[in-house]
Amino acid sequence: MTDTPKPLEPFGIRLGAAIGEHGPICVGIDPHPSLLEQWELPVSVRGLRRFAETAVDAFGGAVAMVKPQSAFFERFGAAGVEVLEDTLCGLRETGTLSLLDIKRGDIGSTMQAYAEAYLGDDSPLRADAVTVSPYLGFGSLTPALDIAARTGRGVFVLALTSNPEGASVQHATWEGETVAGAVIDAVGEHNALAAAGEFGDVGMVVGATVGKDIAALGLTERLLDSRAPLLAPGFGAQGATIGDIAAGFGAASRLVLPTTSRAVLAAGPDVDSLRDALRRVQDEARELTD
Ligand SMILES: O=c1ccn([C@@H]2O[C@H](COP(=O)(O)O)[C@@H](O)[C@H]2O)c(=O)[nH]1
Repeated sequence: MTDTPKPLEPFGIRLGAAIGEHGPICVGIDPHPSLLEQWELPVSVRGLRRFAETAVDAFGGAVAMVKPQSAFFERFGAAGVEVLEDTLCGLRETGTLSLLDIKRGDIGSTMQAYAEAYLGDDSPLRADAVTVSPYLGFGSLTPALDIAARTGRGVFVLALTSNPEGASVQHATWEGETVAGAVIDAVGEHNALAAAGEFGDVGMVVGATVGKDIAALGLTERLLDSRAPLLAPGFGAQGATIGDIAAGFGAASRLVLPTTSRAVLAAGPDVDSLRDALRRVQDEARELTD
């Protein structure tokens, strides 16, 4: 008899419970070559595996969500992707939510295959959620939204990214509406159908570094209405602070999940030091929900 996987609860409910338990922080696993060297590991698949295993040991069971950055695994080819698979499996075993940062976006028929690869119950590379790009049109994401809803998984749609170059696309207007505003409202419409609770199942990426643009573009209320968990990269190594997030996101701060990678990973390779660094950012971030 085959094992039928137990259906997962909706992603927004699971994320809300994880944030309630551990506070609003996501931590990234970004095995930069410079970090491997700093941890005195070889810049090789062996070093990558040791780095990822140490991060899973340190963060598993201790944080709301962990975000492996696929690029740093893919650069080692098939062997690196195997380490990524094992990392996602390791996180599952600790009961910690995983967000695979892979920023996929394609025409609908191809998006279906990406969605099966990362959100399907039987896929070796499945995560609890993935990052997706809406720049082929929000509708092209439908296969990912459908599979995520069916399997209890989530997607985080890029809305306002943390890099300075993002504004040239995301602040652009079409028919009197900013691109970012259209993405936010499309996510909000989707989440209006989700189960009751703080969060819908579809999140957005809104950089911690772009807080000042939120009010300037008139997006604060629309973010709040979307019920989207707002993944905020840029906290830490890219220069944004929790104070910047609170000031920039205003009333929408309670939906924010800051994510940070290098600033915490720099405390390694010692597992206790990594946990201490994580605890420090978790304590800081509680200001957003208190
Ligand atoms: O707008 C975005 C979207 C994703 N990222 C990713 O987040 C981490 C940030 O790492 P740090 O070391 O904390 O700077 C990284 O994986 C990015 O690809 C982002 O920075 N901005």
